[in-house]
Amino acid sequence: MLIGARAVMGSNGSHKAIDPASGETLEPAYGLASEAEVEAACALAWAAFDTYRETGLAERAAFLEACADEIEALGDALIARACAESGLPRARIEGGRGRTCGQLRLFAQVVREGSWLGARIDPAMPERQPLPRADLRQRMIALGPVAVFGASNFPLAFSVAGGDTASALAAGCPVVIKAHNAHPGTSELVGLALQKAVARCAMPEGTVSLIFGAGTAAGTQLVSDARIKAVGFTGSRGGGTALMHVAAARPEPIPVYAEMSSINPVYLLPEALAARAEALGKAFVGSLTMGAGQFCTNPGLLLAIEGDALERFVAAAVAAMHEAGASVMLTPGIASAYAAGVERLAGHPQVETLARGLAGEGPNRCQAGWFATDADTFLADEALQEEVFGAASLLIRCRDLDQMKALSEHLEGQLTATLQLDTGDIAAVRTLLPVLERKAGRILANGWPTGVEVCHAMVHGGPFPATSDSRTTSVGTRAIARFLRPVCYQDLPEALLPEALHAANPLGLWRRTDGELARA
Ligand SMILES: NC(=O)c1ccc[n+]([C@@H]2O[C@H](COP(=O)([O-])OP(=O)(O)OC[C@H]3O[C@@H](n4cnc5c(N)ncnc54)[C@H](O)[C@@H]3O)[C@@H](O)[C@H]2O)c1
Ligand SMILES: O=CCCC(=O)C(=O)O
Repeated sequence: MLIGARAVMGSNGSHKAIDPASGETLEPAYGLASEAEVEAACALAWAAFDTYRETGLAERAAFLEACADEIEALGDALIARACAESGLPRARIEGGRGRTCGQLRLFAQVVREGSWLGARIDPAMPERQPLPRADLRQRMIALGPVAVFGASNFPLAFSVAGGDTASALAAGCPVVIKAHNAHPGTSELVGLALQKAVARCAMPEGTVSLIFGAGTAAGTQLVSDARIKAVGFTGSRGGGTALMHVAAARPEPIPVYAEMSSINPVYLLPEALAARAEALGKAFVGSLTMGAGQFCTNPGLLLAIEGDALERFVAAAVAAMHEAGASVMLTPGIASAYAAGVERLAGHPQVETLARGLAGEGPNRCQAGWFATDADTFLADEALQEEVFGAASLLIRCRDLDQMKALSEHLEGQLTATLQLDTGDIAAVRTLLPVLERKAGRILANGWPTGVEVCHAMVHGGPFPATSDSRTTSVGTRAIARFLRPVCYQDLPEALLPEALHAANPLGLWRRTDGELARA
């Protein structure tokens, strides 16, 4: 583990990674955190907080860029270890490294630009009648140390130096990262890169710590620690909601930004289906089976109106499914949860198995599964909304547009809603759109939900259970706002004000002065 500047062998037992492709155990053993070790990481993060949160914009941006540089400097050792621990192909891991470093550099730009500080100035109005107005100035400050839980399915871009870490560090929050046990070696390498960047940029020691933990104890202790002020999490609904409860039960409750569970409905609208049923069928299977379906954006639910065009779509997708290879899943636990989920669907008396992919050879293979039912069955059985993490999807045959809309009202919160539409479908979509806006964080047309762009306009979020807090996003630059809060300074002399609020605007920020936005 990396506790501040130290490398520590955890003293609470040990853990080894498994290569899911072969089922073999990988060396070395990683020591797991004792209570005292979790406590030490939190103490260092707290000690770092007041210094780190006041680092200059250029200085903090350079630190984020140094994190990216150090990750790249790990070279092939990182790629090889991440492939071995995750079973993901090299191209996917290399892409993940690019996304991770690009994300850190994007947040560096955001930090430098400074509008995230949200500077507002309402100058004093001593002559105002009937009452004078005080001088009021506002800026955003960092919330405090953040507990980050690395995700299993993106061992780089949603893990140790992933979006939660990048956005928390950008906001000025030290991080204590709980590594995912699926990829301890990858976590260690990336953690070492961050530790080097901390030293190279002379950031306070506790800016980054990385712990390993067995089961739920270390994560629970971390979220319970009074010095932790927010949580970033990507994983299961059970894990995310458990941490929400831990955070809410603290004497001082804290926000949990958990990204958990989504089945990402895809609407096959009639005109689009009639025009390109075969192409859509093939493309659907491509999106479903990519990366063994281990994406939170995986298209786990299709909605369409019964008819010939739908049957053409089904025939094309079934043909593609029969050729879909069985990719390696991330962990034996995820593979067995997938197999159980597929079995549940296949054994449901009102669910038809439309197609299975190739079975594959070797351990932890994901045999894709596609199932169908009617809208009445789906409406009557909540369990059919449960995410089956992996390449499984359920087609709902609807009688008409009204039933499609009723079914949409019934859906839980989602990360995405996808519309396959043509011009002739616009009127129908107009009636669906208000429902989808209430249900999902991202609505997309004529694409597939997998593949999330890291940019300014992205929303990777949505109402529960997609996330624990629909007001924000875990991907894209808006994610920084999760770890900030406003402070107002009333009548403080300039000598005590932060530079962002000085009269001369020394940081050159866009500021809202008396309601007017200007760089003045
Ligand atoms: N929707 C998604 O994006 C997504 C991503 C990964 C996994 N999953 C789902 O999660 C299942 C298990 O996968 P996983 O291991 O990645 O996720 P997980 O939620 O089990 O674990 C994620 C992290 O949270 C910690 N954790 C989990 N429960 C906890 C608790 N009660 N208290 C404290 N810490 C806790 C774990 O130790 C781990 O570090 C998968 O089969 C899949 O269903 C979903
Ligand atoms: O698994 C969650 C993230 C999905 C994602 O970022 C993507 O589809 O690119």
